Amino acid sequence: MMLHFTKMHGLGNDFMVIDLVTQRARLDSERIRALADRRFGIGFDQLLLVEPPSRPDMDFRYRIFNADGSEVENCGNGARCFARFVLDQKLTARREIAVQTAGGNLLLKVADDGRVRVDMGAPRFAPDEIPLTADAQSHDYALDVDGQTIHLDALSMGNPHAVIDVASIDDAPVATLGPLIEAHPRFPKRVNVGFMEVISRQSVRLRVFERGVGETLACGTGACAAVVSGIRRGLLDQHVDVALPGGALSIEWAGSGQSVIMTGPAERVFDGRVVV
Ligand SMILES: N[C@H](CCC[C@H](N)C(=O)O)C(=O)O
Repeated sequence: MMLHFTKMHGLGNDFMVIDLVTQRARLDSERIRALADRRFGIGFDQLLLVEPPSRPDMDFRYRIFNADGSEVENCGNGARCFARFVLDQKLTARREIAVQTAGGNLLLKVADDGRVRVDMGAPRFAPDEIPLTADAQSHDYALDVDGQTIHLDALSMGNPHAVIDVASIDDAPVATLGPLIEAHPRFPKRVNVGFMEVISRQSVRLRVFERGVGETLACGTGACAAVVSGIRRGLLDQHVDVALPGGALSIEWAGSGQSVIMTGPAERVFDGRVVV
């Protein structure tokens, strides 16, 4: 069958977005992996499937699949592109959109300048909620990685994140340490791995080795996780600018139990049709 799709990105973290409100299709993980291949397929970091909600108080549900075909709980850059998409496709006229994801419900606000503000919900720190195998909750976990001890923070933004402080992201061991921590046995659902360089109390630089993808140009939930980690360790103030390789995000967190607020752009690249 033929499916219409839109290619989008949030700071270079790129998505294939499919409207399954007006189209019907089933995509298995093998097909998703093939579509994600940048040589033989469309190419994307994540696939976003837009569906009707399963609750009356929600406007939509959207499901997120990594390039390796794994379904994930949350996707920050994807949330902003989802909001742009449903407005562009006239699936809604609302500029304040409530959406269900596997990791929790999000509230999205589309501003006149096209930037999208996302209430990403509250971070979770309990090891069993990340999930992470640990004797007690901490913000400094010591992992044995190939015989070396790596210290990192870990938390959930609906999806699992590890945060490692580095002196400079330019020579951070993203390609070597990223995959070792992503697949570390103490993260039973694997993990997204952020490498954070603190510039000031209001500014950080960040690179992310994403679970099921590899290093991406930006990671919205990764930016949220890094800022939350920095704030709870006393390194950062409540409102932080995060510079990622693909561009900058604004992240705010007022502390324990509060939602993380992420604001940034969402860009449409092209529309297409694909045989599935
Ligand atoms: N790029 C996404 C994160 C996807 C996370 C995914 N790699 C996972 O397995 O959790 C973002 O902007 O938040």
